[in-house]
Amino acid sequence: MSPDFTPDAPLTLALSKGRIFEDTLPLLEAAGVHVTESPDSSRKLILPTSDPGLRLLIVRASDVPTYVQYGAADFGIAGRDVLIEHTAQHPGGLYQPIDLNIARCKLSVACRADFDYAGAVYQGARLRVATKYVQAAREHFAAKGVFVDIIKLYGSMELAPLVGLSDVIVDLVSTGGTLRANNLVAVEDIMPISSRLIVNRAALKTRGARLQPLLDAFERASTADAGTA
Ligand SMILES: Nc1ncnc2c1ncn2[C@@H]1O[C@H](COP(=O)(O)OP(=O)(O)OP(=O)(O)O)[C@@H](O)[C@H]1O
Ligand SMILES: O=P(O)(O)OC[C@H]1O[C@H](OP(=O)(O)OP(=O)(O)O)[C@H](O)[C@@H]1O
Repeated sequence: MSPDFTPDAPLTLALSKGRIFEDTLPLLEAAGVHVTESPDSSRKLILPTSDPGLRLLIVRASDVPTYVQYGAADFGIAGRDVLIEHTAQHPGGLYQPIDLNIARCKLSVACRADFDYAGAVYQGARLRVATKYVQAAREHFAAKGVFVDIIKLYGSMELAPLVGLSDVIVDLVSTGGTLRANNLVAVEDIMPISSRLIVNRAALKTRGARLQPLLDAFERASTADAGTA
């Protein structure tokens, strides 16, 4: 079955459960949309909303851009981290109109407290970097002129320096609690991260009139939030 771009089909918003879902609820409320079921208590992957013309798709965070790019969802919400990795493989496929200022954290370099990161960089050592964020890490170290071997992981990056898999990790840091719990320290910030609205380009053309009021409401609500954050 191909994506349904007919003007009357319900709009479909793809997002991940957990922090992005929780942070999106107030934005939907600001647009007058209520969500009565939670993906934490329901096993449903397609959630209805109070607006019969809008439904939610619950997918893995890193799969959101794929659903939107192929038109299985009209729009979606994804972290800047996820979008950098996706765009490296699929340049130009997604329209990214709004930074929603939700799920905010930093992408950082971290290592064991006893690893001399500044010294290793100064001496031109080749660094082993464990990360899920291969593209962002590669670009960061290339810009610094540091040679790296990137080791791709899918989670629990904090373990890698503890067991000798890598010298450093590139991971998301918010409170710093996960680093502290594993005796790691952040040694360099790479970029601030927040989640963005992404829109399928065909949907924007064929269903722009229905999408635009939602995009406008999200933008107003996220700008207001950013002001109070
Ligand atoms: N500790 C954090 N604080 C704030 N935002 C975060 C934090 N960790 C991740 N994020 C942001 O939230 C997004 C979703 O994170 P989440 O943990 O739900 O998915 P994930 O486990 O990273 O992805 P996947 O399920 O695809 O492996 C991330 O892409 C990032 O932009
Ligand atoms: O600085 P902190 O507040 O401790 O947050 C950082 C942690 O948050 C993210 O993991 P997450 O909680 O999403 O777990 P997951 O990667 O296993 O999904 C990230 O990968 C770090 O491990």
